[in-house]
Amino acid sequence: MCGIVGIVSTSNVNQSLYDALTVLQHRGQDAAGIVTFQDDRFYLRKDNGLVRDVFHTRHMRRLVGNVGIGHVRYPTAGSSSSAEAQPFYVNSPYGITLAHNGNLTNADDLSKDLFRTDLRHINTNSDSEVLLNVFAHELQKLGKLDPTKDEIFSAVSAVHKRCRGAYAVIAMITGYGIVGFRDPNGIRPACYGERTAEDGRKEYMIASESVALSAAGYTLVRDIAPGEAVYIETDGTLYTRQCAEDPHLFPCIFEHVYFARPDSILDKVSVYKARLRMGETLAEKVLRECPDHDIDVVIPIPDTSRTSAMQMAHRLGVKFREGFIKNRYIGRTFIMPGQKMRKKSVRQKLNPIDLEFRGKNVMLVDDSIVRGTTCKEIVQMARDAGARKVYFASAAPPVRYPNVYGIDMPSASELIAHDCTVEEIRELIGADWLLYQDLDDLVTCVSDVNDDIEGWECSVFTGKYVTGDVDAAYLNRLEELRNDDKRFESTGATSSDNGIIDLYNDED
Ligand SMILES: O=P(O)(O)OC[C@H]1O[C@H](OP(=O)(O)OP(=O)(O)O)[C@H](O)[C@@H]1O
Ligand SMILES: NC(=O)CC[C@H](N)C(=O)O
Ligand SMILES: [Mg+2]
Repeated sequence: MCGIVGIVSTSNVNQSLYDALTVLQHRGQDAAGIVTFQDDRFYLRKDNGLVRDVFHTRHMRRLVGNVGIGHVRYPTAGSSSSAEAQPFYVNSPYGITLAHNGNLTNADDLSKDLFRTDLRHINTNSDSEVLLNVFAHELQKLGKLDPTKDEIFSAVSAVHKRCRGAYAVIAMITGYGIVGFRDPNGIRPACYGERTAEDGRKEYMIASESVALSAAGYTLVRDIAPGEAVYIETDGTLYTRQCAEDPHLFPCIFEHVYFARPDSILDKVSVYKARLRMGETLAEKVLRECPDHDIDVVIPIPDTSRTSAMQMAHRLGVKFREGFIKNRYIGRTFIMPGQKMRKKSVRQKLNPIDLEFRGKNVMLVDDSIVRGTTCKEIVQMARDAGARKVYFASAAPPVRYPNVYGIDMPSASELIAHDCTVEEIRELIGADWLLYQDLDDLVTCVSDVNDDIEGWECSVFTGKYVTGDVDAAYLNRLEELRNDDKRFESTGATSSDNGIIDLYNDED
């Protein structure tokens, strides 16, 4: 998952973009970038690392201008090379930069077409560079010196016709403004907000999650609809238009399970409330399956499961205790590249408080079990800390299928639940009891708020992909290209550089 942000303001946007990216850091820890423009020149800084490591004072000083976009990256295509950090840039037409959250499922075909038919060279394996070039080509075809809003919207319509998969995008057209759009299924989130400057003029922000808006003092106006585009000119004039022929809203349910911050509201659904409900339905399942349970204490596996675990304990009427303390300086382990790093980080990140475990039957709660890295380590830690029985509950159903829409789960064989029954998984993780949320319950937890949501993108649980273009051949190719071993073969153990020379990076 990546985080995207774009601002059109009446004063310099560098600090607000930086702040918004730190608020969206949970969506991508691999790389960060900001591009701004002033007087028809753009200023770009991007590199691998966390926001605080990529931008130093000297970079911030150079990022001048009242319009800009930013990105935090968690790679799902190409490599972790800094050359694939975003925003991407293409010089023609107008000088366009682009930040993308999601993953294109037809990037290979598009890349070939771009070269053979559109005579455009793609220099990386990033699907986002492909997306940028499709948008640029469609704008260029219109051949205008000054693009109008109609031309920009028609280029977005053409992107919808050519691109498949998931994309929430913010592009900046140097000298003109920023345009944000969402794929016709609205798989990845994007919303926009406004605030009034001291001189009374309107300022706008587009972002992946509403929390980025509220943290920067913007008021949420609304979510961008699936297929819709929002174009904000440099003077603050805002236009919106539906650019897809047949849009449907199928947001990714995993945003509510894990990715998004609890204080965000996505497509009108509060992530916090959804997670509370997940705890509630989990507790009801415990009571259904084992009314005479002997759970002494419910313990969350920080961070994401906290909200659900708290509510589960409340509904069960048992104690809720912080049995694991999280090292605040270690980031999210699931979105780290490479299994070795993830495994090591679980131990560095979480440490038990023995007295909460000693002699007790503990119910450990996590939001999800994906590769099983966290739960295997945690169950053992609970036993080492003296627990009598270790039960484990996941607020999401078993994750059995790869994700192709912006979550880095490319390989079914790396998923602990793939081809395994719940009983087999229980044995693998060494728990005394393993309980998963039912999919129907999970869907109920996020539904009933927004009638525009026609359904949820639940492919990691069901193997059904809403874009309808994902077949076994595609999944096999993805598995071959992106399984952990393969990625490290091609990118090196540090995964910091795969030899692609980056054309656009600012000097350090
Ligand atoms: O089964 P796994 O492959 O281990 O993946 C699932 C775990 O990874 C995530 O935690 P993460 O540390 O990324 O983030 P968090 O601190 O937000 O919970 C998620 O919350 C689970 O704990
Ligand atoms: N997680 C994402 O949204 C990734 C965006 C893009 N596919 C990349 O790999 O950079
Ligand atoms: Mg976690």
